[in-house]
Order: sequence, then structure tokens, then C-alpha cells
Amino acid sequence: TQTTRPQRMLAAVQKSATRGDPRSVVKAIDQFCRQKEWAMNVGDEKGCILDSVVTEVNPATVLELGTYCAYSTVRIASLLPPDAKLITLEFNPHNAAIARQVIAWAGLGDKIQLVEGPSGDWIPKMKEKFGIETFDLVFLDHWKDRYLPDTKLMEECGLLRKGSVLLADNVICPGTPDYLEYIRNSPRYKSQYFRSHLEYTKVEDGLEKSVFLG
Ligand SMILES: O=C(NC/C=C/[C@H]1O[C@@H](n2cnc3c(NCCO)ncnc32)[C@H](O)[C@@H]1O)c1cc(-c2ccc(F)cc2)cc(O)c1O
Ligand SMILES: [Mg+2]
Repeated sequence: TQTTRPQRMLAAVQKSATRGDPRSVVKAIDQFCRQKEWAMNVGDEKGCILDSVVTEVNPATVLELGTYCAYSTVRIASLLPPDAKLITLEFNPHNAAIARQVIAWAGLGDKIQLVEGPSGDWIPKMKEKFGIETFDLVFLDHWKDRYLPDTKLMEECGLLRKGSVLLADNVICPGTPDYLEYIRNSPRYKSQYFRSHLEYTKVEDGLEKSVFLG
């Protein structure tokens, strides 16, 4: 029977990456996507920008919207301080199942909590279910038309504090026009665009980093 792309990606990790070595997992996925099949991971070029933001913020709490196969989940978690926590939301059960195995292979199960379900349901429950007061860093990489509503929901739920950083993938391609318009014109955010390319291609894309001002 036919395998899925996430299944083939996991197979590439289990074949080429070293158990317990997160960076080898990242490398194996990038190699698979460059040599075998394109997939919608943030990728190695934008991944370097992601790494620099994670290192700069040095977050104790991270929220990721849209796990997919956990490429960025593992990439972020590999840079976190010892007691930091990363919560990643994924509502497609098949993708979640693959992501759990990628996270396990990387040996990051104690830093990463994958929560299965839609962000709209889980964002309001972060405090009661996970004892999270606020997030130091949020990585947005789920459906592009959900970036804005979920950002407003995080504001309403008091999950952002003065200095919280939102980092949004794909603000050019596929694009998130309503989110960009809101975040760049809101007096409550200080935004910065990091120009790059769509993963594994020469097409323009970029990350938007926005600091919540409280
Ligand atoms: O579409 C892209 N990403 C979406 C990711 C979705 C993943 O996240 C999960 N997900 C979605 N919404 C929610 C949700 N909440 C919202 C719904 O309730 N709550 C929880 N999980 C959610 C899905 O189940 C997937 O696992 C993309 C496309 C291109 C692209 C560029 C150029 C092309 F030609 C083609 C494609 C490049 C990229 O980097 C991209 O990220
Ligand atoms: Mg993306």
C-alpha cells in the first residue's frame, strides 16, 4: 500500500539520523527534502534565522502552532535551556503520530509536549491544562489564514507578556496578508521582517518577528 510523505520523511530520519542527536534529525529531513521530496518544513535557510531568534530570546516557554512532522519543533527544542518547555499543537492525527516518532528519535520527549487538536480549542486552555502563564516565544507555522485569529486569541487569553516574541513563517509565500497588516500597524507590536527563501527553493519568502509591547 502507498505510504504518505510524512511516513517517508520519518523513514529517512530513522535511516540517516542518529538517535538522541536532534541536529542529525534536522539534517536528515533537510537532505530528504532537497534530494527526494519537497515538504513544508521551515527548512535550513529560514531555519538559521529561527535558530538565531531562539538563541536570542532564550525562552523558558515556547508555543508552536502547526507541528506537521516536527522539523521546527526539534530544531527549536535542540536550542532550549535545560528546564524550558515547548508545547506544539497539531490537529491532524496522522501528522501528530509521525511527529511523535520524530521527536522520540531526536530524544527530546522531555522538552516537547505535542498536544493533538486545533489551536482554537487549546490556546484558551493553556493556563488550566499546562500551568503556562505566558509564552516567551510563539512560532506560527499552521494554516496561514489562522495566524491572525490565533494571535488575537492569545492576546485575549493573556498568554503574551511585555517582550513575548511571535515568529511567523511564510509571510510572503504562501503569504499571510491580514496577519502582516495587523501586526505591522498595531502599536502593541514592534515588527521586523527577515527576508529569505521558501524552503528548498529560490522563491522569496521570509519570517516576521514581532515583539509584544504589552
Ligand atoms: O500551508 C503551509 N503550512 C500549513 C501547516 C499545517 C500543519 O499544521 C496543522 N494545522 C493547521 N492548522 C492547525 C490548527 N489550527 C487552525 C485550524 O483549526 N491547529 C493545529 N494544527 C493545525 C496541519 O495539520 C499541518 O500539519 C505551508 C505551505 C507552504 C507552501 C509554499 C508554497 C507552495 F507552493 C506550497 C506550499 C510552505 C510552508 O512553509 C507552509 O508552512
Ligand atoms: Mg511554513
